[in-house]
Amino acid sequence: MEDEFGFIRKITPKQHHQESLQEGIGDDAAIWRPIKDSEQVVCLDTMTEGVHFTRRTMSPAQVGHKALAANLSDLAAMGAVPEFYLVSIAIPPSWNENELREIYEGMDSLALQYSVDLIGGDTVSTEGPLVVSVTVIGRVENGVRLLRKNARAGDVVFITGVLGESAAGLSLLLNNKLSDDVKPLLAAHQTPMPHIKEGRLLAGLKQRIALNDVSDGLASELHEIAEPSAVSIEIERDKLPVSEHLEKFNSEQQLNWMLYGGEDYKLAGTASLETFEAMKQQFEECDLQIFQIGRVTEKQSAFVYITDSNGKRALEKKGYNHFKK
Ligand SMILES: Nc1ncnc2c1ncn2[C@@H]1O[C@H](COP(=O)(O)OP(=O)(O)OP(=O)(O)O)[C@@H](O)[C@H]1O
Ligand SMILES: Cc1ncc(C[n+]2csc(CCOP(=O)(O)O)c2C)c(N)n1
Ligand SMILES: [Mg+2]
Ligand SMILES: [Mg+2]
Ligand SMILES: [Mg+2]
Repeated sequence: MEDEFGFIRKITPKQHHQESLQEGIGDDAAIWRPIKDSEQVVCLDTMTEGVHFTRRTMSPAQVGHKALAANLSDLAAMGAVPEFYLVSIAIPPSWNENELREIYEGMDSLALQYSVDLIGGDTVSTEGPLVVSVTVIGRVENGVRLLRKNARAGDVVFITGVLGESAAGLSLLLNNKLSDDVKPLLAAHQTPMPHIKEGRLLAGLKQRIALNDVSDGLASELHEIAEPSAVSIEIERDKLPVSEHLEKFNSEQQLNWMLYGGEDYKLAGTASLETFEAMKQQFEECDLQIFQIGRVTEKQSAFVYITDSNGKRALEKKGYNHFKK
């Protein structure tokens, strides 16, 4: 690595896509003009080598892709249109400049698909593992609030895609079980696609919808809706759609990955039956997936239950937790 200034020059985009951008990379901070009748939405998520990826589980380009995708997924969960991103990178000596460029290429090619512009960041050295933090900024129409606290008794519980593929992919990578037929599972783990289009459809309905993206696992995300909404949620085992790529694994393994695996970056939420019917129709028209998996039950302390042929049991708020392993 020559020096950080040369590196920043190399990763500076040659053009931008957002007309609202006034000043991007190159000064002390970026400037943009918020678009009329919309509100700004912002969030930040970090990926750390050894925790979120290793050199064995992900290539540098995949690390870049996933760091941005995880953030775009949070914007999707707010129904927002992504506009800008900023990247903080702490670089250990073990990573060379080519690999770092590849991380940015991974982000760049995903960003291009959504016309999202890189407008700033920070570059530092570290003696610890590689750490990439991405901040994304987007906008949503005034008043649209797809909040976790929006669930009400009687609502339908839905998800916008199959779950568990990423955790299965990770398990195969860690156990070196790599064959052509598992490629979709590896891709689900290494290059997940954020459900931006799904989030925009949900925002466009202008209805009360509780929404969350699945980063830590379905069980954990449903608790994150049940708690602030002060409701309980009941899902049905048989209604959880099983990915065709998971069919060869046994039912218990599938369920474990679907409920607790995480990093799926699909959306999970609740809405009234009427809103759900409208949703279903629009998703169908756009060739997008949506599945009803349960109901929000009586107002009571925040529990999440699953029912199957053996009856009903409470699901723990288990899933990926950085401080409980
Ligand atoms: N270190 C922190 N300082 C300030 N706010 C934080 C910090 N960590 C998380 N938050 C805030 O807490 C809330 C929940 O964050 P959390 O990271 O659990 O959600 P998430 O990003 O959707 O999940 P995940 O990180 O698993 O993808 C968000 O409002 C987030 O901005
Ligand atoms: C090498 C390796 N080991 C384990 C995992 C699993 N993992 C790490 S973080 C996380 C939750 C999402 O993170 P966050 O909550 O920070 O958004 C999960 C499921 C992985 N991806 N790579
Ligand atoms: Mg987070
Ligand atoms: Mg989230
Ligand atoms: Mg998390």
